[in-house]
Amino acid sequence: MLIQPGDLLKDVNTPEDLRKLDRKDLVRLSDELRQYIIDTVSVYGGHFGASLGVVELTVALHYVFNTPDDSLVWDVGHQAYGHKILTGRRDRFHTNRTYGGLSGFPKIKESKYDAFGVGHSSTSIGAALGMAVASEYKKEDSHHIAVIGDGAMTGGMAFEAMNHAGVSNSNLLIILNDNCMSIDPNVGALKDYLTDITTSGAYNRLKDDMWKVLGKISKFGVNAQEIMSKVEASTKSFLLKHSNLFESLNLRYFGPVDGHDIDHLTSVLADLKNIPGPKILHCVTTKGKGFALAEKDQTKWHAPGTFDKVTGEIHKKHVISPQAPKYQDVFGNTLLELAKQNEKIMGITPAMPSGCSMNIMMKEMPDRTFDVGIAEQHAVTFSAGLAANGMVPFCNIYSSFMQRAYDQVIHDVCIQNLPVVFCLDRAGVVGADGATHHGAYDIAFMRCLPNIVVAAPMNEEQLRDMMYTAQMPEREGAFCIRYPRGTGVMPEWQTPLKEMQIGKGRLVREGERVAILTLGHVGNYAVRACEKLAEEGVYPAHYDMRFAKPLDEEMLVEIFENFDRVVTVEDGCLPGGFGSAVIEFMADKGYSARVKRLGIPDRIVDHGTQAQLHRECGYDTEAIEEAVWSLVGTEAVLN
Ligand SMILES: Cc1ncc(C[n+]2csc(CCOP(=O)(O)OP(=O)(O)O)c2C)c(N)n1
Ligand SMILES: CC(=O)[C@@H](O)[C@H](O)COP(=O)(O)O
Ligand SMILES: [Mg+2]
Repeated sequence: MLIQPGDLLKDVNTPEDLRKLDRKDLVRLSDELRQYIIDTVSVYGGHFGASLGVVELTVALHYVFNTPDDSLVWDVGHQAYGHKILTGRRDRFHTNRTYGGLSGFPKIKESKYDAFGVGHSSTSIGAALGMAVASEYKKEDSHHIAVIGDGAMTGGMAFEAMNHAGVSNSNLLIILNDNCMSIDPNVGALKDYLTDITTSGAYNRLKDDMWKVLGKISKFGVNAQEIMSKVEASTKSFLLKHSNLFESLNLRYFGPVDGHDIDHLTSVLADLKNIPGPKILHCVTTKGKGFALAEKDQTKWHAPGTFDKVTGEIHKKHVISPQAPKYQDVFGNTLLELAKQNEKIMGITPAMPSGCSMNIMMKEMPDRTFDVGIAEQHAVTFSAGLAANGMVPFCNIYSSFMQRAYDQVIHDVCIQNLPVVFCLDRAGVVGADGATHHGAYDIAFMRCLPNIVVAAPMNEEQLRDMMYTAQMPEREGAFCIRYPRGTGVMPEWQTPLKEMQIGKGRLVREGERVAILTLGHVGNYAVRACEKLAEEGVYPAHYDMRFAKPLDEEMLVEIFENFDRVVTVEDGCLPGGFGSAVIEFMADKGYSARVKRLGIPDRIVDHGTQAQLHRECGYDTEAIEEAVWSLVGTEAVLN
């Protein structure tokens, strides 16, 4: 279904077209762009509220700055739908996040207007600063802009970059898009500070007067500006409880301004263009602006899926019935159940309480559940601190976001052998979020560490038992449980909690000729493959190994004593993954067998549905069947 752009938008194929418009047309263009986003996302899905919140900002930035020569870096990039529509991708935008279609995030190889690839939070300032320093070195006269949200600003990398920017004289403009929201409401002292600035009446009145003077003075050279900025900075700090945080890092702070007033925004940005050096413009916006329901429930409308744009009814995803629960909800409910019986349990999430369903425990036990902001490194070290003082922390981090906190796992948890439980949600390919978000590497990067258990449940019951086992008293060391985005296979999932023997696998199906070894949810694909192979007279054995570390060596001895053809299957990278662990065991123990490893190949995997990507990577049901056939050949049928 082709979405029709408005009369102005239909002729804006590039920012160059946009810059030919009269300024008075920008309001109408913004309305048309907002409607186009609503029309498209309601039919095709994707992220929603964030892009609506930066429509005017997007139009103003491309209008004032000479993109792509001036570089525009979006933080996270989930809010860049308007940017993509204005930069030559309007008519392809319906392919957003689909197999072979546009990425849901800015991507260098997708467009010259995408200055930097994003998806993980808090990288924009560092990247834009690098571009700015390079331009200065090359004596280019270009501008470098980072658009970062208040949520992303809670990420440590943002502060690392500002610390550096403050001592560089580069032409960097940071736009802080402050809507008081992360996916859930934003958290932390920074949020309170930004609210303080935004609501301080005396400060804002004075700011407006100063702005008028400064805006004029900026044309009379640096000295005049320096004087005024000193006056402005001391006045600001006098008026605010604290000195201006950003000014104290030597970033010229401007704002707060209304991020939806496109006329004012355009003037402000034009003024800032003439002010050299690192500066930050504080914009106040509303996430979901222009779509009442999205303004009202900003978490739900962060990425609602498809919906009826008239009634606001969100379409139910196609489900088989009876419906098995999402793994995240099994995690969330089981964590609360365990916390009720073990008072040492604490929950920690870096800004994903609703994403990982830790909000279930947060609602009932707010004093034992911590949203630490988009701060994965801190989440891990904070968890280590809790464990060092006798607590049992369940630290839930999406697998790909955990990549950011790898040293903390080693340095603060494993070396100290602390009992931290890591629950890595979104492990394996996640689907539409694509390359930046696939949890491809956690088996490889966790199993190589000492003092850690790496477990992967095949179903909801196993997830619950792994969580129960992880919190047993006197247990030492890290316990990592990784599970995929999406649903399990057990509608009746509230099974009685029981302790698992760590490192013990289980025989799912006896067989001959070939042994299939699976880790985690993909074991269900092997169950289906074995059923289909049996119809053809082929009966491989199937072992659900459950642990990548420690491996069930007793079971592996039995397997290699009885089979010389083995298939391993994992929803993780092949290099260093579960299959590699099995081959290491085989080599170390002097066995030899033909081993086919199925998993994520050694390349970047883009976006699509999980099923499309499992097929593309070669570890869905059909691929398992094909692997078994390739090992048994046609002899099986003849015998
Ligand atoms: C390292 C990392 N952690 C978590 C996320 C998940 N995430 C995506 S958007 C978002 C909230 C961003 O808030 P903000 O920057 O304020 O943007 P807004 O949605 O408010 O426009 C989070 C936590 C991520 N993309 N990257
Ligand atoms: C942009 C971002 O990083 C998050 O919104 C992410 O897309 C959430 O992923 P899930 O939809 O799997 O929770
Ligand atoms: Mg925000």
